[in-house]
Amino acid sequence: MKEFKHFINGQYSASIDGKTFENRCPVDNSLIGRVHEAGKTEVDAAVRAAKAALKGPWGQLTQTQRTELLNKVADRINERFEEFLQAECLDTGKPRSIACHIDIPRGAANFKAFSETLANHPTEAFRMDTPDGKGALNVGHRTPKGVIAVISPWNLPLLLMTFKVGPALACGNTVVVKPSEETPATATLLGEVMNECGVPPGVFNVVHGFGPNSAGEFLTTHPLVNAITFTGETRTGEAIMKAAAVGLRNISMECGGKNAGLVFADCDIEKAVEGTMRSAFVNCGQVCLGTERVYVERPIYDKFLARMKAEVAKLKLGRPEDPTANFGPLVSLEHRDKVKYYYDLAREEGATVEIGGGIPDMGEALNSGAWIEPTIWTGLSDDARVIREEIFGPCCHIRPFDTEEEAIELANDTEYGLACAIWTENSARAVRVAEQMEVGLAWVNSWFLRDLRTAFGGAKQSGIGREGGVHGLEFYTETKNICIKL
Ligand SMILES: NC(=O)c1ccc[n+]([C@@H]2O[C@H](COP(=O)([O-])OP(=O)(O)OC[C@H]3O[C@@H](n4cnc5c(N)ncnc54)[C@H](O)[C@@H]3O)[C@@H](O)[C@H]2O)c1
Ligand SMILES: O=C/C=C/C=C(\O)C(=O)O
Repeated sequence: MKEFKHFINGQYSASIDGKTFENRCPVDNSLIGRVHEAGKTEVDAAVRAAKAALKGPWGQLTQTQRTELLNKVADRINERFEEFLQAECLDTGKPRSIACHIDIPRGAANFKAFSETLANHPTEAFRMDTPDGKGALNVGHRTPKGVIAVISPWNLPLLLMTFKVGPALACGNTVVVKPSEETPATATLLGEVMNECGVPPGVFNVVHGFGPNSAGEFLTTHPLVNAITFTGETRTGEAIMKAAAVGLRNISMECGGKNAGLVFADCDIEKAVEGTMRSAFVNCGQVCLGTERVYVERPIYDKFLARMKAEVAKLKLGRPEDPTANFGPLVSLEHRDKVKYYYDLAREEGATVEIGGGIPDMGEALNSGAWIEPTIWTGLSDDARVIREEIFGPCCHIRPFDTEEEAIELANDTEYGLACAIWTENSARAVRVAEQMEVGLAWVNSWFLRDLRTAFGGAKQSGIGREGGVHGLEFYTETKNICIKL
């Protein structure tokens, strides 16, 4: 049985009180291993190691040397691709075919992209006049922020964690990562890679545990943490913001969504069906950017719904290693309870269940796993809880609309504002609609198409701040203005 330890100051260590919790595979609920739960002592040791490392060899590296090290980390992830892939699939149950295209390659790429951005992005310089006529020169100078706490979720564990660790380290910070309690494996494995590549001890640390009264809370309330970057539920984000208020620490938050798809009658319907299928069902619907509300212009509504149902019927549920499977279980039985609650609620709220709506019979070997059917509803009212609350499962509601204005109003009628997908062949309409969407990310005729140089984040209750490209630099560095009198 595996044992997942903390990674502190370049070494794997157990919790001193011996406290552990179970890690189970959602495919069949089998026990993968035991995870050490960090108390205040372990979290304190990790944060102090990170603090000390800022002043050690890491702090002396030039930006070019840091970039070389991080490139090595990316290469080493790719060399150990199969191990990362297996670890991710065991923890999450997701199909290998998905993890090997999305999770692991992006886990590696996140260590390359941001060093390049940093190297190529200028800081500002302003020449100013002074009364003596000689002037002064103002030069922006970036320094690392210090110790960054990284709190990450379970849906794309390596991808989302490294999307923060990559830029944080590129900017010269040190990190303490608290991965989700559901998915400890790839963060733990990354410690080995850091050591193999010669990243100095204390630069990358991992502590395991839960949120409240556990590693997450101990880390975010630790006074030596200089900034906190978080991806997860909006309500958790609120708790972390309160923790960050003490000592006025900076935060970056990527939170929940209730994203809309807008399908116009002038779209390429096959593209729209393919994209909406992916956006609602890939990763068993556990993608923050995923579409849970689909609005379709009335002339193509019946056809679109029929095509979606036909495609859902073709989804193949199966084990991660089954090459024909494109649909895995949810991450845990606990999360399945939550999604199933919404499936039942949808019926109570008057939905027509077009397809799915229950727990599939997967056979004796898999029935104890966290399986759920991909589901499409119609007929819910706009104020139904199923329409307003984030479910984070493989489901969507499809509703007709008549005018562009109505579609925009319906799509924006939510407290969230992460992403949307607009399907139309009319580029003027695409831009017009995208500009009116209250979101951080608007895709046109695509979904989850990512250029790491671009801003990533949410509007409204979907987040605070932007990461990605130069936007990450704002969060991960302090810009000092050096004013030189000439
Ligand atoms: N906007 C984005 O980029 C994005 C990306 C992926 C997931 N998400 C969101 O994440 C959610 C699913 O992930 P989840 O269930 O792991 O989220 P979650 O908020 O339950 O947990 C996220 C992390 O926060 C930790 N945590 C929980 N309570 C804490 C506390 N009080 N203090 C410190 N840490 C705490 C957890 O242990 C975990 O590591 C969904 O809402 C989804 O939309 C958002
Ligand atoms: O589940 C959410 C997916 C987020 C994706 C990213 O953060 C990314 O692509 O950088």
